[in-house]
Amino acid sequence: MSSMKHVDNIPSTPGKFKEKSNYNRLRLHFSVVKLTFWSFVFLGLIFICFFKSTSSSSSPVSSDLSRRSLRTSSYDGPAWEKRIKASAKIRSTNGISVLVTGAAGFVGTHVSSALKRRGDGVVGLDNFNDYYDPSLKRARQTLLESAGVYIVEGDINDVALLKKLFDIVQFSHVMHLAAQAGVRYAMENPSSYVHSNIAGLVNLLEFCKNANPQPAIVWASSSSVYGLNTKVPFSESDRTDQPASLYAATKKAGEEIAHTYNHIYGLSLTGLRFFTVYGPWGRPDMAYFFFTRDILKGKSISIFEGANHGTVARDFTYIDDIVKGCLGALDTAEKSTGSGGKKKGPAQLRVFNLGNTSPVPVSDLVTILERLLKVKAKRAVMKLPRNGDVQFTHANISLAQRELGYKPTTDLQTGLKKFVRWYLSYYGEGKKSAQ
Ligand SMILES: O=C(O)[C@H]1O[C@H](OP(=O)(O)OP(=O)(O)OC[C@H]2O[C@@H](n3ccc(=O)[nH]c3=O)[C@H](O)[C@@H]2O)[C@H](O)[C@@H](O)[C@H]1O
Repeated sequence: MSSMKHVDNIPSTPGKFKEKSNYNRLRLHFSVVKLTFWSFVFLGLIFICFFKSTSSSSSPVSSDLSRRSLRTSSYDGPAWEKRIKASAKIRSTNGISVLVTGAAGFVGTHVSSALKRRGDGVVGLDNFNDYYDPSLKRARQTLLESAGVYIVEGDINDVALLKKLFDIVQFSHVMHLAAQAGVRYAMENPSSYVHSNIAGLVNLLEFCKNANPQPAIVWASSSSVYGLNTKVPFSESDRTDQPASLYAATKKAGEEIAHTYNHIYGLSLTGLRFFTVYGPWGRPDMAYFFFTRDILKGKSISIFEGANHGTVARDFTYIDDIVKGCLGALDTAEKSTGSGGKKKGPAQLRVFNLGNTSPVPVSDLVTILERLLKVKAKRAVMKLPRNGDVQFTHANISLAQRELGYKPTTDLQTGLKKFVRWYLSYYGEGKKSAQ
């Protein structure tokens, strides 16, 4: 439009023809300009459309590629493989080669270092999620690294990563401790329990069943599977079909899933029902841990009680005893019987209680902490909330004693003393504060 206006407003020059032919030439000239201009606009539009369509049609590929390259850049390379191989090196006769999932977790760290100490090959796997302060997991990682255990950063749901790890090392055993823990948090974030405790477990077992040779698997179940069971002490043969929390339900589901993979594929599977494990390098989401933090801060703590002032008690089990149980389970695990996804004969399937056999009321736990910390707790007694907690746990460990040589030796007083000593040295004055 503006160019038209410009043409019409050209001042006339002397001589009509001349004027006319000049005018025509000018019109022609400006038509060419106009045509060229619009052609450029048109071509430009075509070019933009073409560019956009090619880039958008290639976007899934390119993003997939970038995702893959991200993955391979962190999972790959000779240096990475070298670290894994060094960590997996067996240094004792009859040593085993173990993939420990959840290695930066509380039990995972202790089990990994115990295995390494006795000369087994150990490779850790952990996704370092932020369910609780990841800096504690990083500190455990540093501890393990100094002991010669390398932790691969990744998720048990990542098949490609599992494949790479098994390509590099022929693991004879998997100690599967990666899980979403915590009874009460299940009401806040239910899907995290499904992701780790169900999907993650199935993914790992799917992978192990196809491995050749198949590893033997020992994994963490929980005392919480006893749920509303009232028969005490809890024995492995007691009913476990009344879970009181989603956490418990996913652990119970894990036990059934283990049965299936043992039955169909010949995987050797041992589930360990841990009873409220505590100790140095523990989990900050557990009561003994945050009670310690809050007592030291002068904050009040909630102590749960049952109906009619009923005692709430736990069969608190010290970490070193649990570690011995885990090693006993690994050492007595028979080989899986299948290979490449096919069962060749019946395989071992076991479940054991790993507890302490002496339940302690939560209020007594607090009294012990007060003595050790030399600080009086601000106690607020309240009714056990309806959030998945059970009132009482008590393990019968005779089966584990017989089959695994499991014999807990640490009472709560002794174990908490060790925990408090660690807590004060880790979080003590001038250092980081527990979150
Ligand atoms: O054996 C297991 O399989 C589980 O053990 C652990 O669960 P729990 O036995 O519930 O431990 P934990 O939370 O430390 O509460 C301890 C006691 O303090 C009471 N409790 C708790 C919180 C509070 O504010 N007040 C209180 O009295 C509470 O009622 C309870 O009586 C693991 O977290 C879990 O992941 C799983 O491994």
